[in-house]
Amino acid sequence: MSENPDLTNERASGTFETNAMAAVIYGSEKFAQRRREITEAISKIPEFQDSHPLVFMSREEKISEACRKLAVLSNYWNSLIDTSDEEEALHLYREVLGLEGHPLALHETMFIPSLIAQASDEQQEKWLGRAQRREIIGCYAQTEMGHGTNLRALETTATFDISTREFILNSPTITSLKWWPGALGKSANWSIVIANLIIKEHNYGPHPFMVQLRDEKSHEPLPGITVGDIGPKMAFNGADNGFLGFKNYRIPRENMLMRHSKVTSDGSYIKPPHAKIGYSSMVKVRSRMAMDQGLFLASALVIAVRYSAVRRQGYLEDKSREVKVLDYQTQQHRLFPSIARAYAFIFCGFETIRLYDQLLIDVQNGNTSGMADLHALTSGLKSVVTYQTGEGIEQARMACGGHGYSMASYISEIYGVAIGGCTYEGENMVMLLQLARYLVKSIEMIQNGKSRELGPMVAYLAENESEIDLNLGPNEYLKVFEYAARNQTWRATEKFQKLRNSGMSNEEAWNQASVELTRASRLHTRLYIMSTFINHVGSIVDQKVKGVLIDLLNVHVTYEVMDIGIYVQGLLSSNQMDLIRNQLYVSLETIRPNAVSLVDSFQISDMQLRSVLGRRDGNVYENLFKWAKSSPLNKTDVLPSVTQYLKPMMEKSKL
Ligand SMILES: CC/C=C\C/C=C\C/C=C\C/C=C\C/C=C\C/C=C\CCCCC(=O)SCCNC(=O)CCNC(=O)[C@H](O)C(C)(C)COP(=O)(O)OP(=O)(O)OC[C@H]1O[C@@H](n2cnc3c(N)ncnc32)[C@H](O)[C@@H]1OP(=O)(O)O
Ligand SMILES: Cc1cc2nc3c(=O)[nH]c(=O)nc-3n(C[C@H](O)[C@H](O)[C@H](O)COP(=O)(O)OP(=O)(O)OC[C@H]3O[C@@H](n4cnc5c(N)ncnc54)[C@H](O)[C@@H]3O)c2cc1C
Repeated sequence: MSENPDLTNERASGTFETNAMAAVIYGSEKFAQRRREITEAISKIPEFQDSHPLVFMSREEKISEACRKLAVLSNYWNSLIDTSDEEEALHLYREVLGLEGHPLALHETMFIPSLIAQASDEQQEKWLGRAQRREIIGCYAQTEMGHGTNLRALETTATFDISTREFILNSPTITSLKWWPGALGKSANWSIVIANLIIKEHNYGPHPFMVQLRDEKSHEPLPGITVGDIGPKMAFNGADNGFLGFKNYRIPRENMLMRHSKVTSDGSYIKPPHAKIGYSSMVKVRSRMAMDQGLFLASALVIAVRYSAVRRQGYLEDKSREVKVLDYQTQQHRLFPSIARAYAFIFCGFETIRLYDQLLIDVQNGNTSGMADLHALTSGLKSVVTYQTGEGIEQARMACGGHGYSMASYISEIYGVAIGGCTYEGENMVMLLQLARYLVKSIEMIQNGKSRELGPMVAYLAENESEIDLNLGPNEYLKVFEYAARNQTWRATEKFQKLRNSGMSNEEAWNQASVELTRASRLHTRLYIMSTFINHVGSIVDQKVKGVLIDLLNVHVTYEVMDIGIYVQGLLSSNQMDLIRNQLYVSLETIRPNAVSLVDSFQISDMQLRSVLGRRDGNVYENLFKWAKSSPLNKTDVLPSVTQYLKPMMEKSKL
């Protein structure tokens, strides 16, 4: 069937090449091209297609379907991608497995990275190759039923037995059961387990251990291990998140990951070079989250924008034909600022992934000085992008009206997966408060006359801006944001200090200032996102692409400043706010002809999108009908439930 002419016209009105934009989104022409080649190659392999729509499958069927595809994937892995390239691997996974989770997700995202960052050279020699070849499947078991956030309160113990030179693992209480780890339930046979290291009755706190859970031949749990699936979740139902308990389960001393902390055979403990070095796998995932969430948001927007260009409802001036709903200003206001955010998040993602890779090298060379900065940055960024992504996806769903609520749109699945990110890798409020600690310390440095020692990301806290040139360009908007973040950070810090100075304990003062502190963290992070977006656009060479991205940046900066209006009341007059509001409306109109091309540029395939509404060809209605007809409920005209219950009830009512 040919393309819906409404989409053809939209594509014709675009002022730039989508391949050129994809090269900017994905960091290079080479990688954008590789993505297309991988997608093309996969589309020719019938075994990678869903056996039937995932949304009609039970959880067991989803997991089985994911495993089937993983097995097929293992036959093609080396021929489809450069296996040393993480981004190619991730693209391949996304295309084939989609976003509902699968039994290798944690193996790739946390198990292997933990071995790389935490295992000694000898340990890597023993396990890393096996893991990379997928001879073993691993997971990352840290969270317990009773504690996820407060790692210092984890209860699982690994007690060193000097006589046998083994660690004895135990789960002393019901709340100490490991709870949540992806792939633990049914798939993984090994795990990195985070447990309290105990030597001669001294607790050295949580440390990582490499633990075999299941027999490598029979896949049965090993004696001393209780393991299973935790049941259905809001989303991620292609993954078997699990529980795990230990009863006097022994592992050799060599199974504690000993790149940084060490226990010698006589039971001596050697401290790591930085107390939080064992948290590096979490920082690794957090540093990826801006990119991953940007792509979740992008997926929802591809669906909503394409659908809005083929959905016609109501009239503007021309009463002879209904308009595309994308022409309504309210629809544009709902969707276009999110397009800008998706671009901004992806640009930030590239930056934080690069920063993590550099930090990993530095730490391996003994330099841990960058850890605090990256921890603070990624803590704030993961919190802001997950929250705003959730908001943007939900708006995209509503922008699709009734059909958005159907699983045919697939938006609810994207939403469920994306907002998991508000919780996993550190609950958002908790992570905002981690960044707040860093911001408060920065203010204290200024108060102590050490402004010159501030890092580049917080140097603005020491500046003083009270007037803004009304000839607003992106850099002036940045100044507005700096003003808001600086004011809020000072206000929150001063509130905390005042409470503390009034005699309150440090902890209670912190608690009573914490809402204000999280607000400071959000503003600081949004400032970072904006400045990364501005810098990125400044570096683009292709003039047509740059022109459209400047338009998109204008949507971003005006929308973001309007959104934080309450924090800039002391800086901007109501006339200035009106001016910005009008600039936003103008920028929505400016971006309108490029809306479809901007979402096409994400180059997310139909196979990955799984959305009837978001199809590239725009043939929504005929496929919606086809999709509904494929519902298992439509296999027969009369359901047994009707015969068994409703018919007798109706008959009885007739009497
Ligand atoms: C090749 C690859 C190919 C393919 C990949 C394949 C498939 C993937 C497919 C798709 C991917 C797509 C998308 C992703 C989708 C899905 C991913 C699926 C699931 C996600 C998995 C989620 C896994 C988890 O959730 S694991 C568990 C995570 N848990 C947490 O995050 C716990 C949160 N809590 C903490 O981190 C800590 O407890 C705390 C930081 C909050 C507090 O710690 P602690 O009490 O020890 O410290 P404090 O007293 O608060 O602070 C003391 C000082 O320490 C500083 N600090 C803390 N942390 C760090 C750190 N990390 N680095 C540096 N410094 C740190 C803190 O700042 C304090 O400093 P100060 O100076 O004293 O103020
Ligand atoms: C989809 C998914 C996948 C996961 N995968 C894994 C995995 O593979 N491996 C793994 O180990 N874990 C995994 N987890 C667990 C996850 O990391 C934790 O659930 C997460 O870190 C939050 O911890 P919690 O559940 O203890 O929340 P809680 O800390 O109990 O949060 C409850 C509330 O308390 C608040 N709160 C808690 N502490 C504070 C504080 N100090 N200050 C202010 N407010 C506070 C929070 O903000 C929140 O509002 C996964 C979770 C999900 C949802």
